[in-house]
Amino acid sequence: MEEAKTELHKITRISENQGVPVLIVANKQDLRNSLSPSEIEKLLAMGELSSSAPWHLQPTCAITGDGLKKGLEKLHDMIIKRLNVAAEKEKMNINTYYICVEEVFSGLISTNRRVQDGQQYLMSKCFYLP
Ligand SMILES: Nc1nc2c(ncn2[C@@H]2O[C@H](COP(=O)(O)OP(=O)(O)OP(=O)(O)O)[C@@H](O)[C@H]2O)c(=O)[nH]1
Repeated sequence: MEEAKTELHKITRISENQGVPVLIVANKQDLRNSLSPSEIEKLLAMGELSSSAPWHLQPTCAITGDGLKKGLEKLHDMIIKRLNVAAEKEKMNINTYYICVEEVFSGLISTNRRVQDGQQYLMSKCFYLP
């Protein structure tokens, strides 16, 4: 478990893995001596994972198939949520840009609006256009 914990935390810290959903499958839950999901959560220090890494710990029994579908559904949900967040961010950028451009051309630049550096630069250039 110590090795699994080290690897898990190492993987989720890599920059390109930021925000990538993690599904932990706690298999063999039908066996009397198997670790419970809460024990696994504690031993893997799941609570210490970066807040940007969504995770789900799914108890399963591969013999009966219990929990397998639910685990995959949870993984699917996390992936969709991540895609929606990315799409929302993109939409916000486009909206902010649109507001800036509109204000530039109406001559109403509000300095207290939060704009991104690139857009700020674009605004300063656009403002002096004839
Ligand atoms: N009781 C029970 N046995 C399982 C379960 N999943 C797998 N096994 C059995 O565990 C044995 C090893 O399973 P595998 O997953 O193929 O092998 P492995 O991952 O190399 O080995 P393990 O570290 O033992 O999981 C096989 O006999 C499986 O039938 C389960 O959920 N419950």
